[in-house]
Amino acid sequence: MIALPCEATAGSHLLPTGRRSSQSTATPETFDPTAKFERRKQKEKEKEIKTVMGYAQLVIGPAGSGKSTYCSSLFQHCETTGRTIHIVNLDPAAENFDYPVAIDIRELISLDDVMEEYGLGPNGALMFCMEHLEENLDEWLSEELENYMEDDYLIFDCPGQIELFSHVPALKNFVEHLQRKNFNVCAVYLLDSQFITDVTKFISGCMSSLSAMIQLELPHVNILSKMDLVTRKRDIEDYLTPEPTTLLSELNQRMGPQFQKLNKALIDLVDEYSMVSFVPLDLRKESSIQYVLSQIDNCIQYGEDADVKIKDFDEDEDQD
Ligand SMILES: Nc1nc2c(ncn2[C@@H]2O[C@H](COP(=O)(O)OP(=O)(O)OP(=O)(O)O)[C@@H](O)[C@H]2O)c(=O)[nH]1
Repeated sequence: MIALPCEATAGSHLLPTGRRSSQSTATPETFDPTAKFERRKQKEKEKEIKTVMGYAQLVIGPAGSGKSTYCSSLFQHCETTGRTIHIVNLDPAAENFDYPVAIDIRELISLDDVMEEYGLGPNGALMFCMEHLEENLDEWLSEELENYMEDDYLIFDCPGQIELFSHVPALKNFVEHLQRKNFNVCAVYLLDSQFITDVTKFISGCMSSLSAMIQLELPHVNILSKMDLVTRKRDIEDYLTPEPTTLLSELNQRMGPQFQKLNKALIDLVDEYSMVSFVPLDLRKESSIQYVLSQIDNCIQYGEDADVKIKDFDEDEDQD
């Protein structure tokens, strides 16, 4: 999708009524055609829409939340629907992939090499690798991205270390680099539905997602993964789009009276950032994957101009 700058309409100077500006009844003190033309040009410049080079999902979330499985299922879904996506591995510790890897950070740096060379543990080595990536954005990443063309859609499968999307700047700088290359990027935050067993865990999940939202400053979609493992759907439904007042009363019931003010502040925060919204994802159902994808596409304005061909899936065909 390429948005072209508005066509310049210099010379016509039409007033809202359709009269030429020379016919204006404005007094000589107030009417200055040159200034008006300049103002108009300035406005058109401001309205000029940036040319979009590509689209990207940054798949983040705690370790084991299902990021790689999501990427692989998305790849299969897109293959079935005749849509092309490219998956990028950003985890230097990853070993096996269920999807074809389009770009692989391990070609730049390998976790094992760093651990061996610098005597670091897995976590320290991972941070080292991400900082190395950050230092090589112009060299390595830019070169890799040259293989992709306008309108290409990239999915970045990220490592699960929580510090990467809370305070370590490597991922933030990575995202800014993508944006400089004119990628429309959306953060896709996965939270394991198995983790949400009560309101305190739900709030803790929201806080972790919120810190990613604040750190990355991206359009953000929250996904509740592994819905196939949820046996009592009703328990989890309460957390998909819950009422802030219900959450607060549940929190107050579970915690001592000294926490009431804190509980109120937390719920207000979650509510203010519109965080109380998770899209459930059941990978057994094509309709569920398609719905999640459409939510993300909407966030990054993918397909607004393009004629995307997506097969219709009948919900009845999906297993329950
Ligand atoms: N039943 C079920 N299991 C899942 C689903 N998604 C992931 N898993 C399992 O959860 C485990 C972790 O999944 P991954 O996709 O490796 O999670 P990840 O977030 O990429 O993990 P890290 O790379 O460690 O950050 C694996 O054993 C998956 O098979 C799902 O939707 N349903």
